Amino acid sequence: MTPQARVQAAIEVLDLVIDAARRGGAPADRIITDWFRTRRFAGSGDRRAVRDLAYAAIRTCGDVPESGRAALVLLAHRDPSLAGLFDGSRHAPLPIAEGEPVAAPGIAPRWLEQALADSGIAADEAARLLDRAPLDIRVNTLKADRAVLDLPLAGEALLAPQGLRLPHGTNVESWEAYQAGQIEVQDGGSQLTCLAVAAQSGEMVIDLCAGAGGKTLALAAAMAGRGRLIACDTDRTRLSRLTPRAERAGAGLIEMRLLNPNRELDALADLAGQADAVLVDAPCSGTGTWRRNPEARWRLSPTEVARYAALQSRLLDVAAGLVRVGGRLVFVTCSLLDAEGANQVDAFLSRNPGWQVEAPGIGAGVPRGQGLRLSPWHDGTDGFFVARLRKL
Ligand SMILES: C[S@@+](CC[C@H](N)C(=O)[O-])C[C@H]1O[C@@H](n2cnc3c(N)ncnc32)[C@H](O)[C@@H]1O
Repeated sequence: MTPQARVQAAIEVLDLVIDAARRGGAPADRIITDWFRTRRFAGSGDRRAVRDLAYAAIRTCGDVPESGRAALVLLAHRDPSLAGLFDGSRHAPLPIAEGEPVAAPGIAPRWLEQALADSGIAADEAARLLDRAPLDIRVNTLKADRAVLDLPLAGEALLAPQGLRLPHGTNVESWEAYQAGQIEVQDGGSQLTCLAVAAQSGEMVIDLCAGAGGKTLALAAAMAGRGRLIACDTDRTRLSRLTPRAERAGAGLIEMRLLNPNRELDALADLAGQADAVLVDAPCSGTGTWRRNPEARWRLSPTEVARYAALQSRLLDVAAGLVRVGGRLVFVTCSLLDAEGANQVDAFLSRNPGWQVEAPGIGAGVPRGQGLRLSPWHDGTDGFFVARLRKL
């Protein structure tokens, strides 16, 4: 493809992404992959260039732009070499006309920028939520140790004790160490939040919202593979992805339980009041993960945030019933909004007086309410809120 054709392709891809964001359709990543599936003439350099252009436009437009072209014209206004490619040649976009629509730049839709500001995230810090995400891995101490593991690339040691940061695009899945279960891909911040659980060998730990088990696997390693680790989720497909991952990681202690939404305790009744620790890595708006999924901010609404907040508060109460006296409840969200962080802890404590907040003890982050917040700006990680509570 010519450089001009790549720009035109990015415009077409963005039109599909915009339409999907408005209708609640497929995520950008899937749309881009599908678009190239039917365009076999595009080589890997073309794919990378079109993807990079589309994502640059998504990151630059705070709210859903009127069209893919308006978004690319915004980029062209900032980059004369890109503007020069709008030349009307074969497969190229038409020249930019005087006064034609240009998308508005921004960090997020106005209401969301305000919600972040109200949650103590200033504009500079919010802008860093749109950086390109790094590639972090965790060395699995069930099989290896960061201090001695020999990898094809050394990587930069992260604050998380077994974390390493690798150059973008490193194909870790082809590495022997990955296939042998010695390493897992996991954001450094996600690794740090797992430390707040302080999971010990021999304990009973419940991961209430385990998904595909990113944090479950880190907990299994912290427990040195001994004890009971129960991974739960309401999503069968996500949870099923944990089986091969646990096998590869040598995490044989993991048990899985599929939960029914609104009736989570039905499948957990035998564990009531017994867990040493319960992790609630709750479903949330994901404002802390825009580095990976920047178009998610085009899809959020205040109603959606309120819906997540209500679910989080209910899941905290479910989890509270599972913890033994003296045990820990760790609340994590990948959001920087107080409604999904500090306010949840305050509300939980006013509903449940027999609990006490503790410092999460993760050696990172900035205090927010009665918990801690990690952010790309402060910690170089995805954004997270984490709090640890103890049952008296
Ligand atoms: C933030 S994600 C979990 C990510 C996962 N812990 C990890 O580290 O990869 C939240 C998960 O909560 C699950 N979930 C949604 N509603 C739930 C419920 N009522 N009970 C338990 N899990 C729920 C979702 O399916 C999703 O997998």
